Amino acid sequence: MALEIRQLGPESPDHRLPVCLLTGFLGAGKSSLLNFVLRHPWMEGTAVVINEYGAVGVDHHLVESAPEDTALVADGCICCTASGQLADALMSLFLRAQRRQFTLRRVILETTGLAEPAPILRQFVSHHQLKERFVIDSVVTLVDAANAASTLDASDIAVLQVTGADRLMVTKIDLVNEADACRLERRLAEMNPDAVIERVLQGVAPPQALFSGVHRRAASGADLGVMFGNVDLLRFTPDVASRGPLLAPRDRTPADHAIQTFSLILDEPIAPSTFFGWTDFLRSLCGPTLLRMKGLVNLKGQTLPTVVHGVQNVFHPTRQLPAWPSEDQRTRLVFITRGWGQDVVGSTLDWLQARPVLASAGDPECTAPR
Ligand SMILES: Nc1nc2c(ncn2[C@@H]2O[C@H](COP(=O)(O)OP(=O)(O)OP(=O)(O)O)[C@@H](O)[C@H]2O)c(=O)[nH]1
Repeated sequence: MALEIRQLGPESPDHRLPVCLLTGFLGAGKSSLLNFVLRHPWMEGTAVVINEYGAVGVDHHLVESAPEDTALVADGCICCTASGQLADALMSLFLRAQRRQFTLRRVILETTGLAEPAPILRQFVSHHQLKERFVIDSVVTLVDAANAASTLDASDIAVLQVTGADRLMVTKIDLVNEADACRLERRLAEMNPDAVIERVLQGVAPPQALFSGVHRRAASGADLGVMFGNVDLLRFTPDVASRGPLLAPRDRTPADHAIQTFSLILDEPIAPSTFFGWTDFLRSLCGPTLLRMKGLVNLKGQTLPTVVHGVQNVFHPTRQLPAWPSEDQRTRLVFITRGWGQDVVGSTLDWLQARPVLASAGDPECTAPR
């Protein structure tokens, strides 16, 4: 059987596979970190489970170096609506490894940015098949230095992600000054004095940092009780009504108070000037309530997909993928917003598309990825 056995002590061989729960609020840098660590030889035998919302999800396309043994749980959040799918995904990985289809040494479980750790941890101690075969080794939470102050003030989930972590990785330090970085680290240390706190730039971290090598104290102990006490902070509401084929409503949508998630699909390529004008407009209109926008864009005049990432007030530089990940070459954008929804997205885009195009798609100023 191609499963690695963990030796905890001379009398207690532990056959369970270690799991790193990789979490962090929307856009904190989880996929960037995964992309980096998965290239390391030490990660051989590491399976990845990626959780994302809805059928139009794009995360799995953005983790470029994901191993073949990547499972996608794409129809809800594994801390709530898709919890059954997590067990299915892990058991399927386990059984494939048992059939010697690949070597399985450990698992990284990348959550959605709105996942709360405790309900996921609980599945590892309550699901009888999971608890026999897998054990949480560490909870690693990424904290986006550029947005953390507002995020921690506004979101209970972000707070729970910090307080539930064994290791806090502060990302995007390059976007803040040293005084703000230190202030954030002090705040994190007050919130979670037991956690290791470190800085990570552009996802560059040693892969070993994700696995402690010892089973998580909280996974079997009373600490979970404290964390489970917060589960009721989450509330789930149905998505708002669809405004037609332009916007694909999600079947089941987690909500942190007024949080909404939805996808935008554009069948036709969009002029760069229209697209970037529109994202600038949305950013100035919605600011930090545009919690997350990400996806693949088919820009007029370009053959390759452009990857866009917006996180609250910060729009990161775009980049191109070396190829379209599938035959579907439509623009697919995932939005997570607070206090407004797809009507704003639809009406602002309609308005911009109705305006005369100011510069042609062939204009290098317009077509160059930003
Ligand atoms: N400047 C800067 N940008 C970063 C850093 N780490 C990640 N990013 C950028 O932040 C954006 C979001 O990063 P992702 O890795 O997709 O974040 P994520 O946590 O996986 O996002 P969700 O899964 O949507 O919650 C991307 O444009 C990254 O290139 C960093 O250390 N510095």
